[in-house]
Amino acid sequence: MSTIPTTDPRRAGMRPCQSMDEVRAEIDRLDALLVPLVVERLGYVAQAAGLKPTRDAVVVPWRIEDVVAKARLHARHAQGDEDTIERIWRALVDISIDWERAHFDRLRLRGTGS
Ligand SMILES: C=C(O[C@@H]1C=C(C(=O)O)C=C[C@H]1O)C(=O)O
Repeated sequence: MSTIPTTDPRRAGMRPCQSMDEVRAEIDRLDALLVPLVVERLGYVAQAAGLKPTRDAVVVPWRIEDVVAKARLHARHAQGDEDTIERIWRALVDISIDWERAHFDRLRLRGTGS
């Protein structure tokens, strides 16, 4: 079996590290880039809550599969592990659905939704 793709330090853009301090500095650097993107994604999910007609409409199974399939494709292009990316994205979508439901309920309680 060849090297697991996402741990291969020869992969383009990845720095081979000699210490845990270096590894953690790289992880911190990436988290600083990732968190604002996740915050932005959650902002669009919150907008979805205002556009859906019913609470049942928050969960859209075909769209979940579409999002996961696209995440797998991005992982393939980045030479990453598709199964691991799928697990992360399913967790992200699950949490996003909870977030959207909370926004849906808040909007309707305030009486500003439809
Ligand atoms: C944002 C949506 O609402 C939900 C959240 C999704 C997501 O986080 O990508 C996908 C499907 C929906 O169940 C949507 O319907 O597109």
